[in-house]
Amino acid sequence: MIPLLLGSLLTIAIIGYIYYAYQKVSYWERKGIPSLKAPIFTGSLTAIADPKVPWSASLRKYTKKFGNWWPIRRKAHELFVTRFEEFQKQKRFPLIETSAEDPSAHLGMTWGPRWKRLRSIVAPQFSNQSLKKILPTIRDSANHLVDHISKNGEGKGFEIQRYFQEYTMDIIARVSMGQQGSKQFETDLVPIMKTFFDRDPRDPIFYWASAMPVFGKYIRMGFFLVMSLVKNSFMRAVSLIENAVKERKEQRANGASSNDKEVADYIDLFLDAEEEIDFSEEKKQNFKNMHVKRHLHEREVIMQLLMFLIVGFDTTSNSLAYVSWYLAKYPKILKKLQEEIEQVCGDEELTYDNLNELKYMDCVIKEALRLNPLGVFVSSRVAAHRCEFAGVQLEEGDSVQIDVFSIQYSKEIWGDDVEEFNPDRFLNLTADQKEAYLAFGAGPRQCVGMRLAYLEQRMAFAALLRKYDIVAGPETEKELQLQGWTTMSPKSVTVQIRKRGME
Ligand code: HEM
Repeated sequence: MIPLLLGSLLTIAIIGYIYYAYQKVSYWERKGIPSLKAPIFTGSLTAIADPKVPWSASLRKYTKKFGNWWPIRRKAHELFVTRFEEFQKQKRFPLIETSAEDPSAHLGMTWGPRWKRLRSIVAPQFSNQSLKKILPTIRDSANHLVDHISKNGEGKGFEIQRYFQEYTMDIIARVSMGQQGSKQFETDLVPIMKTFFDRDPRDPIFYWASAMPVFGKYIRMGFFLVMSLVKNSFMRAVSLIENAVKERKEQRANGASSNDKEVADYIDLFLDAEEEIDFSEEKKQNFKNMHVKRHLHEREVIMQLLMFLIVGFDTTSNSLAYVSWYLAKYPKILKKLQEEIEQVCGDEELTYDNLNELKYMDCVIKEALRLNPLGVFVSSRVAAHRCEFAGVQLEEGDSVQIDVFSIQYSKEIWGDDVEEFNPDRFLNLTADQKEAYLAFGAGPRQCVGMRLAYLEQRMAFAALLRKYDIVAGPETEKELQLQGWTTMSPKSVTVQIRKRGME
């Protein structure tokens, strides 16, 4: 009897799951949207989860195959800006999905009143005033970067991306973790944090959590339990930050204050806001008219710092690497940039104000990011309720992914020279082009660290190009090979340096 009962239950469960999986893979087709004929249990993940092909490149391929509906192309502005309240949340994979009350969520993982509170605390850390305070630290790290690069010697090809990773990590560790002085190539923070971006999307745990979102929560719980037992690099990063916060709390309890330091880092700024929070009460608040309290739970302090370490180094170092490759490839653009640096900064110290005047530098950075939008993965939004969007009926929880790559390569928007590296196009953008430039996202959720990312890049190139030319050698890649499933990065960028005036 019992085996028969168990057998029947198992059969019902299997049939139920097959029905659920079928409904899931045929969901968009049933709504009349052309989509992949995906395998029943793993869905379109099988087609997109290729560790060798960045997510953004896969999206572009399917836009070409299925037309503008894979995904919605020209509706980014509506999604990110005008209908932000209906589409606040970014899509997350089940393994890293959190609830609105989970204290271990960082800004990028939240939505609703909680996102509004966290954003109101994090955003001021990137205002002009705050960035001016950390400028001396950035300048010092840039000087160390130039020293390290110059040790390579001239006339020899070297992989420059690794230097930029150390530079951007150095800055973020100094301003957010209380690291004292520059420690480029002295810590193992870069290899630890790289594991977040080098994740293989076909890793079985990640894969099955995504293929079976109904069990995602339990797979996630098991995953974090195992990680805390084996102390993998994610847990090492968390404990690094926990220790830094604990140490700082002890110092503060013994009378130390943020005013004792030349630069108040983010640990102090976040601890100043520390307070117990009732998340379930906060969830009930009205998003539009809520009174935003600038308070953080202790776990939130740790998670915001972790977020800075994760998102603050890889993105900007990739951008620096892309720009270096273009500068090596296009000596005329390099020369024009060096002339601007000379004209604006002369031999003076690099300051917030003179770096801000480097308009052509911004065009060069923007054009490199137009051709290589590295953060497409997060350019998505989830419908908060049933609504119509771009002529399609969406249900609560449906997500819309914007194919930034295709938009930034659209001939219709950018002209026939869309494939060319032409920074001058950013001197005079049309309104349509402004809307179509989505390297940092758009609207209230636009990248909160964008100004820091620009500042770090202006500083690095101003410091380096005053002394050196970046030049192509025989080893320099003819075309960049792109990799990385989440952020899109060049596999390698091999260049040479040459003292200025030696050509
Ligand atoms: C070149 C460098 C960078 C690029 C291309 C980039 C790109 C992006 C993109 C596309 C988004 C999603 C925006 C949206 O959904 O509309 C984002 C969000 C975010 N970025 Fe960046 N980012 C960069 C550097 C940084 C840095 C240096 C930091 C901080 C240290 C940072 C912190 C964040 C945070 C916290 C979010 C989430 C904001 C929110 O959800 O409210 N980013 N970034």
